[in-house]
Amino acid sequence: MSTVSKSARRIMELSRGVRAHSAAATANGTAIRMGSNGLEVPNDPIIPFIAGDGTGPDIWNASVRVFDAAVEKAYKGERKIVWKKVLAGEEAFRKTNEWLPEETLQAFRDYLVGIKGPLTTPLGGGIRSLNVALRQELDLYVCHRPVRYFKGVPSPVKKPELVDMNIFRENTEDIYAGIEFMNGSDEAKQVLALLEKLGVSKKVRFPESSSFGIKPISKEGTTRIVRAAIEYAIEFNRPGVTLVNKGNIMKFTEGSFAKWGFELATSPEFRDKCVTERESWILGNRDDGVEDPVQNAKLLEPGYDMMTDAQQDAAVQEVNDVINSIYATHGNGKYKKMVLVRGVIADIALQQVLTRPDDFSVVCCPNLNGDYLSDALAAQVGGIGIAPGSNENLVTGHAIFEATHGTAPKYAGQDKVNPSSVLLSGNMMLNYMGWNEAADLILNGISSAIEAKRVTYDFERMMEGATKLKCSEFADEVISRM
Ligand SMILES: NC(=O)C1=CN([C@@H]2O[C@H](COP(=O)(O)OP(=O)(O)OC[C@H]3O[C@@H](n4cnc5c(N)ncnc54)[C@H](OP(=O)(O)O)[C@@H]3O)[C@@H](O)[C@H]2O)C=CC1
Ligand SMILES: O=C(O)CCC(=O)C(=O)O
Ligand SMILES: [Mg+2]
Repeated sequence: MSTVSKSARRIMELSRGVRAHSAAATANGTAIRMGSNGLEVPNDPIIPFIAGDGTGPDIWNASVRVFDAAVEKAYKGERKIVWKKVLAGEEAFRKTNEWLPEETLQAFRDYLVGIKGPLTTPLGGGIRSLNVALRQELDLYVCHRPVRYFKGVPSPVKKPELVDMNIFRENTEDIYAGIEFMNGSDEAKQVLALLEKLGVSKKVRFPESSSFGIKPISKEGTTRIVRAAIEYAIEFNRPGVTLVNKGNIMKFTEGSFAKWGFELATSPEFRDKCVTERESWILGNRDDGVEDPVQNAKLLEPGYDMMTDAQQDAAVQEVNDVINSIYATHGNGKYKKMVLVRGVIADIALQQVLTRPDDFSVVCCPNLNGDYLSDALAAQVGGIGIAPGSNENLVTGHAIFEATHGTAPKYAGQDKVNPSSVLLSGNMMLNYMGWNEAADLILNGISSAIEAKRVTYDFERMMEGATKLKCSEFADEVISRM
């Protein structure tokens, strides 16, 4: 048994240490638990898995061989994962007439750490997303999607090696709450009646045929994801956290996300570790010898001379507040070593992650922005075939690891697609469990196979002189190179 404290667990994504373990692996397995000192991982953890729909089974069958081989190579039989198949999606419906059986949810609740393949969500009507349901049922509020470059991976951008980002996507709120009302329904009529009562129904251009959706974003939900992002930046020495939001248009939802994020970053919890971008400008001006607050405000606001008196007063007040409250602790360049927290509006963020990727390190955003950003960023480092992720609750320890991509139905059953997204999700899972040696072996195997240009179709079609491997062959290649 090894214990992985919350903090140590994350640090171990980088550090490499051998942990003590007493009981040997057994055939039936033991549940991972959350103890008072953090996650308690036995040598024979039971890990529930969902193979998934579409290409899910191909990828899962390839990946599980790699996971087992990595654990065997790292621990020589002393540790072994006991896989527990659980059902969801099309297979579950065929066998149980339910899309997401209670037994499956209970397994993820009981065993704490799990992994899944993609599940199909019909477009327009039909069932709501099972992927989202799992996140909400287990309150897996952190969706962590690292985006990093592997040497040799084909990329549409000139300097993919500059991409090293970690997306922290809020995973339980926003339009993913699934509160929608179909046009013409009784509920839609009630929504319209409420809008009339609130005096805003005129804002609905075509009221009779409009469907409605509700976008809840809360202070608690925002604070816990921003906290996760800032803590990650601090532990892994990342330069900054960018709050990607569309607060100029959705003022009270996405705007509040940014506002609450800044409030947390400047609260006593993080005050000695963080500086906001505007604070950094004010401190920088003062470090450069600008003593006059009005002069500092003019540098802070290039349009100062065209501002109203009230706006100018507010800018000067902001300068005074920053200098008086934190110059002693953050001035004289000290702020440069702290986590820089800034807000970037979502549309320009989607351009800047391409044009100046090194300005982005930890990216924290509401649910929908995170969904868009994950796939867009993956393109820069070779595509969705190599984009892993986790869904985590940092308090209870529950976590389900899964690729960023979907079921890619046109390739289902062809043993064709790239299993790297699930392999790297497994790497994240092993790190989460503190099994870093096995996690590293997977990374080594993937890097080495890519460098040797022995890759699946998605990379082969963009690489010169590469050998195209099937999904299962790529798994063999990774195993042979671990
Ligand atoms: N977490 C989850 O379970 C998710 C589920 N979904 C669901 O999946 C279904 C299909 O979604 P769709 O929009 O087609 O998106 P997908 O991500 O499933 O596939 C889109 C394209 O991405 C590429 N791709 C996907 N997986 C791989 C892989 N492993 N290796 C290489 N390339 C890959 C393929 O590109 P190319 O054509 O260029 O070869 C594919 O056609 C939907 O029902 C959707 O709701 C979607 C996202 C996440
Ligand atoms: O649940 C789905 O079908 C899509 C989810 C998705 O795109 C994501 O989580 O990135
Ligand atoms: Mg997505």
